[in-house]
Amino acid sequence: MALKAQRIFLIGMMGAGKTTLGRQLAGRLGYTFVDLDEYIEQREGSSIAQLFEVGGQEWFRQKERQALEAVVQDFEQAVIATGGGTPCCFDNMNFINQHGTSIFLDVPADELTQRLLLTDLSQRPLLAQKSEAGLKDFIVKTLAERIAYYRQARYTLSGKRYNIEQLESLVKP
Ligand SMILES: Nc1ncnc2c1ncn2[C@@H]1O[C@H](COP(=O)(O)OP(=O)(O)O)[C@@H](O)[C@H]1O
Ligand SMILES: O=C(O)C1=C[C@@H](OP(=O)(O)O)[C@@H](O)[C@H](O)C1
Ligand SMILES: [Mg+2]
Repeated sequence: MALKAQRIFLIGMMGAGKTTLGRQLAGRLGYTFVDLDEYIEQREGSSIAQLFEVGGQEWFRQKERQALEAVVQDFEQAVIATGGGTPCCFDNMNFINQHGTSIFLDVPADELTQRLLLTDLSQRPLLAQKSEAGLKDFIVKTLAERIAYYRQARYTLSGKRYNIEQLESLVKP
């Protein structure tokens, strides 16, 4: 059954397609698109890589939580692409579920690895300078640590090749 969706939060691992599909979904629904990483970069005037370098991951997670709260204040009807670690810090997953409809983009580790290898890894500080084998190990290990959070999403879309129509059908008002 279709839902009356207001805020739609996309969650899942790095490389799952939250930013890419989130932008497309927002366009189709006529909603605002917010990428949480870009929102943080604008608020802080620094790239994600610089924020990690200057303050470390813990400090970044505080900035990320503040940005999540600000996005909820600022946008009532939006598709929000979170960062891969967002649901796993503080009570962010509860916060997300209290303020919108969450969708877990559940992509297998081997596919995530292949996609990420085609990108500039330095833009994602947790992946910077990893070899192909190191990247795969990190993705497998991190997914195992995070899956309990991701599974708290209201909906899950699993696979390598799901398309935007399948995503839209979950939330089309
Ligand atoms: N459905 C998809 N199929 C194949 N490649 C994809 C898909 N979605 C995203 N990608 C690619 O994977 C990479 C990571 O996508 P991105 O949207 O930045 O993921 P996330 O925001 O979840 O980290 C990009 O290079 C993007 O082009
Ligand atoms: O998984 C993570 O901890 C992170 C994911 C990134 O976002 P994407 O999931 O959009 O790559 C970004 O927030 C940061 O590099 C940390
Ligand atoms: Mg992203």
